[in-house]
Amino acid sequence: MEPSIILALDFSKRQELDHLLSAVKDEELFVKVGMEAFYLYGPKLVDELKQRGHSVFLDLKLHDIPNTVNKAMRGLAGLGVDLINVHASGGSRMMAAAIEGLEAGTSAGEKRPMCIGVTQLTSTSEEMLRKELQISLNMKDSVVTLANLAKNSGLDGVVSSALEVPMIKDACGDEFLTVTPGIRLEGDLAGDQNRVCSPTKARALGSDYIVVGRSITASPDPLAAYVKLKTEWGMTHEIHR
Ligand SMILES: O=c1ccn([C@@H]2O[C@H](COP(=O)(O)O)[C@@H](O)[C@H]2O)c(=O)[nH]1
Repeated sequence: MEPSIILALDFSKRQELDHLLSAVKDEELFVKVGMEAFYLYGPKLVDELKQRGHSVFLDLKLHDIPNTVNKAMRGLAGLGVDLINVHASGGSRMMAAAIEGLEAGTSAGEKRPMCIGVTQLTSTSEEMLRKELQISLNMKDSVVTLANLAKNSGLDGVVSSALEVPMIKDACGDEFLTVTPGIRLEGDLAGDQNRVCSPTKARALGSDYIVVGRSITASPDPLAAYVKLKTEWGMTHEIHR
């Protein structure tokens, strides 16, 4: 599998989303639809993106009781997305139920969406983990514990900061997907992100996919920012599953 960039379409105005897509219209894209756009534009937006030929990561981070997650995944599998996720902290039964739901909702002959687990959000710092969340493990150990749980529950990979990728790969193997947000070009503001990494470093650390939002979406020239990211990430060609 070739490493790739996932472009986060975090917009609440449809016009702004369309403007970005037209700026990068000649690129073969892997896009991410998160809560902000999905709660407003729903399955129709996903369908449009698939019709345009883009690969789609539906980033809804499901976290509920196993039965609810199972039923939700049955429905979401029908949208034909390539990648979807849950919070790994929902536990092994919830994650196994997510996979069962995806398998049940995928039509015969189709590939089920890959499913990954969010370990610790990239906006979480060591201090928040310890003081607010009262987790006694340090960040790396907590991330690796959740990655192991995700793997043993049948998930295809995890979301983490790129900084934790080497430890995840050591524990879970090279084939276990690592999808890493919190990516910033030099000079970009970290904003609400805590565990940030440059595209070049993320590549060196072994990330499979970097997720990039504001470094591109907030740029006055989104195409130039996308191309710069591609170059820094060392992308040889885009993949389409
Ligand atoms: O731990 C996580 C999980 C998901 N995200 C999502 O990635 C993008 C990042 O956006 P930026 O603008 O590049 O910061 C955003 O959609 C998040 O919901 C994350 O950042 N961290």
